[in-house]
Amino acid sequence: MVKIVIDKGNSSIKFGVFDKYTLLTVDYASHDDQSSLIKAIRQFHPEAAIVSSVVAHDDFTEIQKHISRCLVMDSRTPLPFSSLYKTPETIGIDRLAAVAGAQSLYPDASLMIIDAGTAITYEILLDGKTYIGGNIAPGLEMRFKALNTFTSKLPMVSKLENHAFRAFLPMKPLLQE
Ligand SMILES: Nc1ncnc2c1ncn2[C@@H]1O[C@H](COP(=O)(O)OP(=O)(O)O)[C@@H](O)[C@H]1O
Ligand SMILES: CC(C)(COP(=O)(O)O)[C@@H](O)C(=O)NCCC(=O)O
Repeated sequence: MVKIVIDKGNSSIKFGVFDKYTLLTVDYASHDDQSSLIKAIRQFHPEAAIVSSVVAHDDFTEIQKHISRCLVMDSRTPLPFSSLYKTPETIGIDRLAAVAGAQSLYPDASLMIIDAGTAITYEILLDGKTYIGGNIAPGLEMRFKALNTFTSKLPMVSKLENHAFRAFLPMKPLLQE
């Protein structure tokens, strides 16, 4: 079955189309112009979509118009690990999606998952079983702007002409008996 996985972040929309576990295409769209997303849906005809969004009051009707089986992740979506996060209703669902993705790659490992987007988030998963929370830090562009704004001498550096990057890093167990 062909599926599309959509990540609506604060800066942009990223998506991947999968046939089972094979990635057929990956691309991104802006929030104002979602034509590349619609084009991919028309090209690959995914039967189902899963969407993670951190955009407040987001609207999924355009996606749902094309794909009737559309799961929008929220704090009630079942995940294959438990969470010790104290306020599950306020966590950015992209953070849990990143943990789920990393856990499927390294099922029993203790992991730190780093997602460098508008913000840089660090998540800790123990033994593939327990998400204990993480940390939110400013993203690269925010750091550039902050260093320029709050210092006298540092210039505003422009970002490299490249796209967003993501990293899932396996680590040795963080807590030893
Ligand atoms: N080449 C780059 N140089 C510096 N920063 C970058 C670069 N590419 C992406 N970024 C950072 O990534 C952010 C956009 O990544 P993206 O994955 O679209 O974020 P989000 O998931 O929040 O929508 C930018 O705000 C910027 O901080
Ligand atoms: C931390 C985030 C801003 C990251 O968003 P992104 O950089 O991926 O656009 C997002 O996950 C969010 O809005 N979180 C809500 C607060 C929380 O996770 O505790």
